[in-house]
Amino acid sequence: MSIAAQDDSNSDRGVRIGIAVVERDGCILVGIRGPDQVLPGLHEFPGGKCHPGETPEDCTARECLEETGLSIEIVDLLYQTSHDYPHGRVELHFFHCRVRDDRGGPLLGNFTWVQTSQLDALQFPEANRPVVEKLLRPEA
Ligand SMILES: Nc1nc2c([nH]c(=O)n2[C@@H]2O[C@H](COP(=O)(O)OP(=O)(O)OP(=O)(O)O)[C@@H](O)[C@H]2O)c(=O)[nH]1
Repeated sequence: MSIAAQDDSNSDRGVRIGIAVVERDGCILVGIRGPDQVLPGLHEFPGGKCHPGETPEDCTARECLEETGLSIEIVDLLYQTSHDYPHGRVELHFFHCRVRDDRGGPLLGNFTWVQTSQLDALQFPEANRPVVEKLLRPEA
């Protein structure tokens, strides 16, 4: 059975999370985690916990729309890992995404477009490191 078809949104690999790495014109969509969230103040890609029965892909598109107002489509799986944070274990699915319907309106929340080459200067959660590396050095 594929990971996407499983229905255990909280397995021993951790709480399943879908994350959107949305790329447009050499930029990536980035926000800052709020004071009431875990890992407050760190930068983040849009994303969140999968609902029961929801695939990581569907979760990623839903969370991105809810958090940023942008409708996206999944391009491919960029990176997948389980990570132990002090707040618990998460199974992270990072998807490379593109904008589906760019109406050019304002983004919701504190999300902005950041040049891919500038990602290194931002502070992301620990588990994002390999993803940022891949974005900075796609040929490696
Ligand atoms: N959204 C997001 N979460 C990330 C990233 N990297 C990373 O390790 N995470 C982790 O993935 C988990 C996502 O949880 P969340 O709290 O944002 O999810 P949510 O919005 O569904 O939760 P909530 O509605 O309960 O606040 C957290 O443990 C967070 O630390 C990232 O780039 N974006």
